[in-house]
Amino acid sequence: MSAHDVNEQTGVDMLKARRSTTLALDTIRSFLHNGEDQWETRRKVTQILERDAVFDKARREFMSRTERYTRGMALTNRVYELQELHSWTQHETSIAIATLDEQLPISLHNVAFQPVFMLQASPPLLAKYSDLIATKGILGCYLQTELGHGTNVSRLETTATFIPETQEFEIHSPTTTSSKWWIGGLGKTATHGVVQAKLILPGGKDFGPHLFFVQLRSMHDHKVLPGIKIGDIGPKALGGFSPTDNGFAVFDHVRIPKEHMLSKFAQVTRDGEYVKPPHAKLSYGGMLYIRANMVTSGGWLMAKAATVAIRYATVRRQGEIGPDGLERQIITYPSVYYRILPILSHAYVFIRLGKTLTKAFDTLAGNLSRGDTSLLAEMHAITSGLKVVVSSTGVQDLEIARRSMGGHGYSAFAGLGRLYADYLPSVTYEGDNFVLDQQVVRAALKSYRSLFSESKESTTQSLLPSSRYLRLLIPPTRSLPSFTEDDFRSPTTSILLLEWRAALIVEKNARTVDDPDASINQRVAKAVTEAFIAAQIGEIINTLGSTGMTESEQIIVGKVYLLYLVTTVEAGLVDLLSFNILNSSGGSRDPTRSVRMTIKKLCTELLPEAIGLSDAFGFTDWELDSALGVYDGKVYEALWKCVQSEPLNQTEVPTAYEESIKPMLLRGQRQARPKL
Ligand SMILES: Cc1cc2nc3c(=O)[nH]c(=O)nc-3n(C[C@H](O)[C@H](O)[C@H](O)COP(=O)(O)OP(=O)(O)OC[C@H]3O[C@@H](n4cnc5c(N)ncnc54)[C@H](O)[C@@H]3O)c2cc1C
Repeated sequence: MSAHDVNEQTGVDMLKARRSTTLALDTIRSFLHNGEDQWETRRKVTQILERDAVFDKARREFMSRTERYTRGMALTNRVYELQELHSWTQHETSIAIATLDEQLPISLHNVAFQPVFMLQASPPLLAKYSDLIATKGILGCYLQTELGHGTNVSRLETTATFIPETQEFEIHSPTTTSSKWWIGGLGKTATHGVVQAKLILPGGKDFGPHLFFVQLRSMHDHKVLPGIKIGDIGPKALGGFSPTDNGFAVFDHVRIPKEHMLSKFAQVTRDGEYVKPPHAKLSYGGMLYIRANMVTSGGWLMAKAATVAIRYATVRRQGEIGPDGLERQIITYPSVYYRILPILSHAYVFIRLGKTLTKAFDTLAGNLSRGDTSLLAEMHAITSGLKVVVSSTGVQDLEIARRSMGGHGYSAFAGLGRLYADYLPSVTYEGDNFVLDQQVVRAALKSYRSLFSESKESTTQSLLPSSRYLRLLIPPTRSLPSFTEDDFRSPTTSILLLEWRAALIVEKNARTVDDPDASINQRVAKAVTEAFIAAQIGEIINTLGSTGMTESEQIIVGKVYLLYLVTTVEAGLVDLLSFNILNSSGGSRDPTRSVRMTIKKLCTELLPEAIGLSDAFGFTDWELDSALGVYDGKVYEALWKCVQSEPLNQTEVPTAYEESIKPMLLRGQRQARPKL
C-alpha cells in the first residue's frame, strides 16, 4: 500500500512545479496582457467581480436553461451597475463581460448590433441612438439568418419595401422559411434589432439584402410590438449557449421610418431611387471586427484549457513507479505532454496575433469611415482565414485538454466540457468555416493570377502579407532545401516549409481549377493561413528582445512559439510530403523523424516551465471554475467539495425510490420468487 498521502502530494507537486520555473511571472504576464497597466486593470476588475455574490458560480452546473438565462441577465445588469458605481471605462466594462465566462445576450449587442449600427447608420440616426446604444438604454440584436437560409445571404427572403407616400419601409416575412432564426438576444431580451432584408423599391425591383434598424419591443413594458412575433428557439446542443436567448422573429408588414435604413453607404432617395455605395463591400467592416475579436478570445480560451490541463497533469499521478517510489506525474508521459503543451503554444500565438489584428482593424475602420477601402480585401482574406483556424483549433484543443484528464475530465466540475459546448458553434457562426475557406482560396488565386498575369512583369514587391509566400515561385527555377534535426531548432525552417507548402498548393490549385478534388479548398485555405501565421510568429520571435524579458526568458518563450511552428509542420506532413517539400537528409529514410524528435525535445525542455508559462495567463480559481485546475493543486479536495453540493446528495433516499425504484424491485422480486 502507498505510504504517502495522495491528497497531500498534490499540493507538494504543485509547489515543486511552481518552484522549478525560471521565468519571472510578471514579465511574461505583461507580455501576454500587452503591458503591466493592462494586467493591473484586468486584475482590479476581476477582483471586484470575484468578491461580489452575484457572480458566484457554485450553483451554475445545477441550473435549468431558464435559470441560466435569468442568472445571465442578473450578471449583466450587475456589471453595468458596477460600471456606474466604479466609473469603469468602456474597456474595463468589456473586460468584466469577457471575464464572466458566460455566453450572454449582451455580447450580441456589443459585438454585432452596436458595431454594425455605428459603422453603417446615417449621421441623423447615429445622433438619435448612438448614446442610448452605448449606455444600454436600448438593447440590440443582429437579425440576419433565417430558417431557410444562412450562408447564402443573397437568398434571404425577408423584404423591406419602400413606400414613397409615407416615406416608410415595410418589413415583412412572406414565408415560414423567411422567419429570422438563431438570433442571439432576440428571444427574450432585445428591444431593437438590425434586420437584414431585401430592399424592394417602387416598380418591385429587388436590390438585395440591406440593413434596417427596427424596434422590436415596447420601451414601456417590454411587450413585443404589434405585427411582430418573437420567441426563443429552444435548447442548444450539449447544453451550450444556455444563457443566450437565440430567437426567431416573424414580421407582418411592419412599418419603420425611411431614416431607419442603415444608409451611411447605400441609400434610397425620397422618390425611391437607389444610390449605390461607393464600394460594394464597404459594409463588411462589422463582420471583420467580430472575426478579429474572435482571434483574441479564442486565444484566451485555449489559455484556459492549457492552464487546467497542465495543472491537473502536474498533480495527477498514475501508473509506473518512479525512482522516488511514487507513481509518475501524468504530465511526464510523452503521450500526455505531446497533447497538452501544443495547446499552450496555440494560446501564446493567438493572444499575440489577436492584438496585431485588433490594431490593424482600428486602422481599417478609420480608413473605411473616410471611404478608403484599399485595405479591405487584404483584411477580409486574413480575418477569414484566421477565424477558421482559431475556431477549429480552439474546439479541438478544448476536447483534447478535457480528454487528457481522463475520467475526471468528463465531470462538469472539470470546467472544460461547458467551455467546449459553448465554443462549438464558433466554427459555424460569423461565416461557416468551410464556406470561409472558399473565400481564402479565392483571394489566394487572385494574388497568384495577378502575380503571373501576362499583362505585366511578375513582381514580388506588390505582394501583401497574406500572399507573401508566393514570392517563392519567382524565379520559376526552384530548388527545395533539405533539413536536419538541428535546422528545425530555427523558426525559419518551419516558416519556409509552410510557405513552400502554401505556394505549391496554390500553384497546383490554379492549374487544376477546372477539375478540383473535394478537399482542395480546406487544404489550400489551411496552407495559406498557416503560412501567414508562421510568418507572423517569425516577427513575434524577432521582437521578443523588446519585451523586457531576460535572454533566458526569451529563449523559453521562443520555444513555445517554435513548438507551434513545428507541430504545424507535423500536422501538415501529408501535403509537405505530397509536394516533395520535406526531404530526407543524411541518408535517413524517414524525413519526418527530425520534425517529430524536435517536438519531443522542445516539449521536454518546456516541461519544467509549463506551470510558470500557464500561471502567466493570470487566471484566478474563480475565473477557471475548475476543480482540476485549482491554483494550489489540491484537486481531490476541490472535487470532493463540488460533489457535496449535488442536489441528489441533499436527501438520502431519492423521490424516485417510492415512484419507480421500489415498484421495480418489488416486481423483480415477485417475478423471481417462483423460480427460487
Ligand atoms: C450559437 C449560434 C448563434 C448564432 N447567432 C446568430 C445571430 O445572432 N444572428 C444571426 O443572424 N445568425 C446567427 N447564427 C446563425 C449563423 O450565422 C448561421 O448558422 C451560419 O451563418 C451558417 O448558416 P446555416 O446555419 O444556414 O448553415 P448552411 O448555410 O445551411 O450550411 C449547412 C452546411 O452546408 C455547407 N455549405 C453551405 N453553403 C455552402 C457553399 N456555398 N459551399 C459549400 N458548402 C456550403 C456548410 O459548410 C454547412 O456544412 C447563429 C448560429 C449559432 C449556431
